[in-house]
Amino acid sequence: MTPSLDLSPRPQPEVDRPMIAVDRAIAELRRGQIVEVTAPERRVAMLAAEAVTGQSLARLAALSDIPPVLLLTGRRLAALGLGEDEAGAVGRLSGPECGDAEQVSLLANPCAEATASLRPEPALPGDRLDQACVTLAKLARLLPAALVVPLTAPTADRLAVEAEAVLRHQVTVARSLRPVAEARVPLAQAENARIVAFRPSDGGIEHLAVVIGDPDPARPVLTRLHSECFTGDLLGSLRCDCGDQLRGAIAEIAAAGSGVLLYLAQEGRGIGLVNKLRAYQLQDAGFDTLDANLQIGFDDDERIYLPAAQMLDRLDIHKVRLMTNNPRKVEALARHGVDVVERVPHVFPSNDHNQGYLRTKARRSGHLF
Ligand SMILES: Nc1nc2c(ncn2[C@@H]2O[C@H](COP(=O)(O)OP(=O)(O)OP(=O)(O)O)[C@@H](O)[C@H]2O)c(=O)[nH]1
Ligand SMILES: [Zn+2]
Repeated sequence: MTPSLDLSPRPQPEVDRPMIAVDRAIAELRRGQIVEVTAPERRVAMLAAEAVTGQSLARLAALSDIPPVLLLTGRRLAALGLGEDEAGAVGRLSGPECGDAEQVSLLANPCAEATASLRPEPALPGDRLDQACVTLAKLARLLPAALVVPLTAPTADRLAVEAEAVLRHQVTVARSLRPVAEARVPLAQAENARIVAFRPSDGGIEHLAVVIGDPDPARPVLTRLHSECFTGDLLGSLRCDCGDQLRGAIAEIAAAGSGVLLYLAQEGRGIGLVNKLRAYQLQDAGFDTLDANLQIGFDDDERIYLPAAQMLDRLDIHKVRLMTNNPRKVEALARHGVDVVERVPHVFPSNDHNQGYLRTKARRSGHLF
């Protein structure tokens, strides 16, 4: 089979400098370094709460006369009993704990309790800056919590990112996805398969399309959006239904003659593998799969489907029969201009370990089983 996509070099899209700064900031934060986040009305220096050490906290505190403040999502504040549970909200906490690295890790940590001396602080003007700090921690796949101090002037040698660039990062990255490699990969259940790798222009994480047979773009294409699940897909974990859904989708598409499976780099409904393991720990302590996410400070589902829509567009697929039980996927693809002519149920038998998980999805996430 010959490659169907034009992978020859094209004029590079204009380099988006703010986008690259965001990627650098993500790497710095994961290494426990301080980055600056700027908005027209304010500027802060931040550390990701998860990566704070005694030394880095001392360096952060030395940058300002005002002591560090901990930024947490509304979800996490509510879990600590210190605020309203509001999607998208970010709140500020102050207190002596914010100057103690061990206490900060505990406060960001899903299993910790709040301590009495913490005070919720009023929101500051331009609180999109605070949102951007927590979003950066999320993009870094760390706990959604940040320690910040205000700055009055830029520091010459420290990386600075614009808050608005952080907040639009996911969308900018998704829009920049381009196919970069394609190969024939015969699969046990679908010999006539090829994999197309899509990479964003910031060099970030790739998403994959598994194209089976030769889908006819003039007709609705049987399509599966599959979010990465290391535990289910690779290890055969029984906590979820992902392994069955992945292999089941490939078999079903092969039996139908043609179609596409998008393998999306959205581990743990977009919170990353490490945070998913934290969510599993909370589920073992009695929370369901949605509440576990909220306890950590995430929304119940952090995925966006613009990457999927962008990949379908590049594959010249505009009309799909979507294999899913999740109405959000149908609605999101339609919103991004894909014609979802049919939802094809994608249900597999449950087992003793995933019954509760599947029940919660049906009861609380609107999954159609
Ligand atoms: N945060 C979190 N993620 C989970 C949990 N169990 C599975 N996942 C992730 O959930 C995602 C499941 O993805 P999908 O099967 O594509 O999505 P879905 O919402 O169930 O929708 P359909 O399968 O299409 O009906 C994968 O990224 C898994 O890693 C969990 O308990 N917590
Ligand atoms: Zn899974």
